[in-house]
Amino acid sequence: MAARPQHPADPKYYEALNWIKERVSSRPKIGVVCGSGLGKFADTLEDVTSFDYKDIPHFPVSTVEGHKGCLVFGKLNGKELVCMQGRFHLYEGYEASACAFPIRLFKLLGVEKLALTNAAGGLNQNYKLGDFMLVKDHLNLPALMGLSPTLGVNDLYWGPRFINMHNCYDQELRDLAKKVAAEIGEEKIQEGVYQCQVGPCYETVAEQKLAQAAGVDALGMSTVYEVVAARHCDIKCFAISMITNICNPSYDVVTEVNHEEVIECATTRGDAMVKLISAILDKW
Ligand SMILES: O=P(O)(O)O[C@@H]1C[C@H](O)[C@@H](CO)O1
Ligand SMILES: Nc1nc2[nH]cnc2c(=O)[nH]1
Repeated sequence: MAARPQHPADPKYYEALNWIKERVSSRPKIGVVCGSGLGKFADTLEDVTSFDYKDIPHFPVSTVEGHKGCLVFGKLNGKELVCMQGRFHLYEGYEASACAFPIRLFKLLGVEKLALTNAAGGLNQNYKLGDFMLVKDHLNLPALMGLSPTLGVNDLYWGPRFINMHNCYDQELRDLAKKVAAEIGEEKIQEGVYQCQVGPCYETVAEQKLAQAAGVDALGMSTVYEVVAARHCDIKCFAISMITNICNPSYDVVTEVNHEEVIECATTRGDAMVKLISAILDKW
């Protein structure tokens, strides 16, 4: 196999990296991505340096409500973190590689472990509104349709051409999260399979039935392309979905899902999410 290059081939990455390095000395080993309405975690950090995405060279900008659009460097009980207060989605018109741009930047900054959160619809009919689902695996519909951050010429700087996705949501980190949830008395913990579709349509009944047949527990529009990019460059991943609406895979009752409801649930359970993720990251 060819030797690993010393730098990424695309200069965009070090232009963004150098811009950040000139402004902050922190080199965190932990990265966090906050999902829809779940950015409050970043507000609880100490010794904060925050950048608007629009000011960082080549960084995409957030266009969705509930995604503030700030890259926050800070400390959690003295531990350095870098946190995305808002992420990017394919339905915003971004390519998968743009959605994953910050993850590769995290790698260059020295991030070794990544915690991701998202808002998702509970397809598993045992799930309740406000539950937390530890993601144990995913069904990456965009990738099955040919949308992935790893398409095109492979840059060996990041990783190999073909990517192993077994245990992509790290078992040890999941086991630790279960232990921590029990310790802090958080009982609304599930563990399941997350499916990403491009969006922005929520799923039809037929699409929900297809996902159920495939063993999917929660439906969303993000996270998987970040995880693919992270695994490509050997960052360990851990993800929690907040169940912000309950899916209805039936024609008998007409249900309304909307982003306001998603944000409302994420906001209502925001403090519980902050408590859980803080307790988990404290142990990393
Ligand atoms: O960024 P996440 O995955 O948390 O956002 C979810 C998926 C869509 O962007 C939006 C739908 O309400 O919430
Ligand atoms: N695809 C999808 N994404 C979501 N994000 C929050 N709720 C949902 C949902 O029901 N479906």
